[in-house]
Amino acid sequence: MDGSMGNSELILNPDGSIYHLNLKPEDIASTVITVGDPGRVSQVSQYFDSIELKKGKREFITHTGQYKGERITVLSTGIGTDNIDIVFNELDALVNIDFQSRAVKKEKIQLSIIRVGTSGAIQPDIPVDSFLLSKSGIGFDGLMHFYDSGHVRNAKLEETLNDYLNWRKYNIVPYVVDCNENLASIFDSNRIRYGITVTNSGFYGPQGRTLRLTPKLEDFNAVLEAFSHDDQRITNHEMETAGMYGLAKMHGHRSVSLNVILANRVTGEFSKRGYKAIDDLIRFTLEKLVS
Ligand SMILES: O=P(O)(O)O[C@H]1O[C@H](CO)[C@@H](O)[C@H]1O
Ligand SMILES: O=c1cc[nH]c(=O)[nH]1
Repeated sequence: MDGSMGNSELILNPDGSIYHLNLKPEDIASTVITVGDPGRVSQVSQYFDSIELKKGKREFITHTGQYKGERITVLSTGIGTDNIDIVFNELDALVNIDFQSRAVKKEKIQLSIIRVGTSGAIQPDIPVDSFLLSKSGIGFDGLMHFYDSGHVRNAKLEETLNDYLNWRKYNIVPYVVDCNENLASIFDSNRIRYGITVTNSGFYGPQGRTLRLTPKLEDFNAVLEAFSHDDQRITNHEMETAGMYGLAKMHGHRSVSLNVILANRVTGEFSKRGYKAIDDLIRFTLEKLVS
């Protein structure tokens, strides 16, 4: 065995780019901002001083450029940890697999990956339009169970939470992964709130929303709201963070998730100035990356 990966394992397009992201190794910076919404990519890159690359395929739109002397890539992931699995594996392949020999490189490159996303709060005192940094991500989605991931997970918080929820009987076994503290420290500011974020496998039932279907788990948000561990509480719902933290840590990359709170699920409020609030978080993030 020479360690080279087969054509159905490491899938390259005819032009040599990676399968879903449609990118070549030289196309990405070591600082990557991820956003869920493909439309948010140009909302970020409009602030770049110059843009060297615009590429895309499906929901994965990428712009790379310069912001105040720093080369930055902004990339849309679409919604959900199924997409995060694709994006993080392919980003890592772009820097740590040699596409010619199809073997893992000896010298590894570490990426810094920052999510700029939107989210719903489950604590009444977290107002809409505020910024929240996820100290930990709780995955209700199952992605980490497909990887040998025990070494990157927060076993204590995971065990306390699973005992508290007692949802194993529904085959829901949440996993927990923490952010990269070094990367998180860049964003220290009195504008930032901190919390534990739940990453869900859907927007409606899996976040306790009822339109026409009745959720199976009673008092879903109230149960999560009441949980605490080491003076930390569960603060918000979204759909990517826990998967990002797990895949980043397993690959040796740094990752942190920043979110604007658009909904408050306790007060029933939804932001009336969502675009502006996201824009504020984008500008805050870019400034912190260069300061
Ligand atoms: O605004 P983005 O970054 O997509 O994030 C949130 O919005 C989507 C749901 O509306 C999910 O992806 C959730 O995580
Ligand atoms: O409530 C919300 C708001 C944004 N994104 C989510 O996943 N949930």
